[in-house]
Amino acid sequence: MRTPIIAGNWKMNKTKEEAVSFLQEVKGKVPSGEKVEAVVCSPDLFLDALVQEAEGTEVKISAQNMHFEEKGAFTGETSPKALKDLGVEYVIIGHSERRDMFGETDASVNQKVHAAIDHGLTPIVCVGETLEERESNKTSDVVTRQVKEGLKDLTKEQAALVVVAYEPVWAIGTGKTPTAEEANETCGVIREALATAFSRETAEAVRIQYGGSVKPANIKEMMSQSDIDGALVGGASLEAESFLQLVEGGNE
Ligand SMILES: O=C[C@H](O)COP(=O)(O)O
Repeated sequence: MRTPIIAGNWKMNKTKEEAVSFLQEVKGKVPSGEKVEAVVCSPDLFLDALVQEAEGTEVKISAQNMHFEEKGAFTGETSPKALKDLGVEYVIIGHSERRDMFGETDASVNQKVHAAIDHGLTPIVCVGETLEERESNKTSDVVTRQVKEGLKDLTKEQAALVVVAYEPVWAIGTGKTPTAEEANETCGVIREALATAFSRETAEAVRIQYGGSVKPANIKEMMSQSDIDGALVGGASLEAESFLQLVEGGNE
């Protein structure tokens, strides 16, 4: 049984005051128990305040990126050790915006995934095809390669801890989505890639999220699919009310 995971990725939005007041608004309203995990992925600047605000509640806090080294001369970067020390539990790795604009590759994703696991952080590893790749029928090849390379050299037990987010690049922030069946089919391809690279047992343990224009209006349909275990949500996670509706949708 995989616990659904709804994660709101704020990207480069909000001030500290807005971030804290969001958490104050949602924290008492997120359902307790094991039915769904609710995660807020914040800019680094607010992580400390959010971890403190979330203490003792059902809300978990995630970073949006990190460096793979524990420390050193990497100006402007954040280390996995510092994230763990703050009480952060999750970290997004290899979001398509980072692959596209900040030069992330499958190799750097792999280094970061190892570093996250080694420091006790749960990586949310993003994969997904561009429109061009989709139109030339390369979706399965692309996500299979990204999973295989991104999770390379993990043990089966380590791989089982990873969350994979399938985000078709063309669906991010565009209002366009694949049908729930199409999204599920690609999540199934990702699960097969995990089974081939690790084991069937590992593949069945890994939670796979769908991301890309998820909203309260389409979350339930996505969540009803057999291989979709949650959502990574950008725009629709910015307002507390909408985030709560998404969590509720993941809880049914
Ligand atoms: O990380 C989240 C995704 O990039 C999806 O963003 P979106 O929900 O605004 O399309």
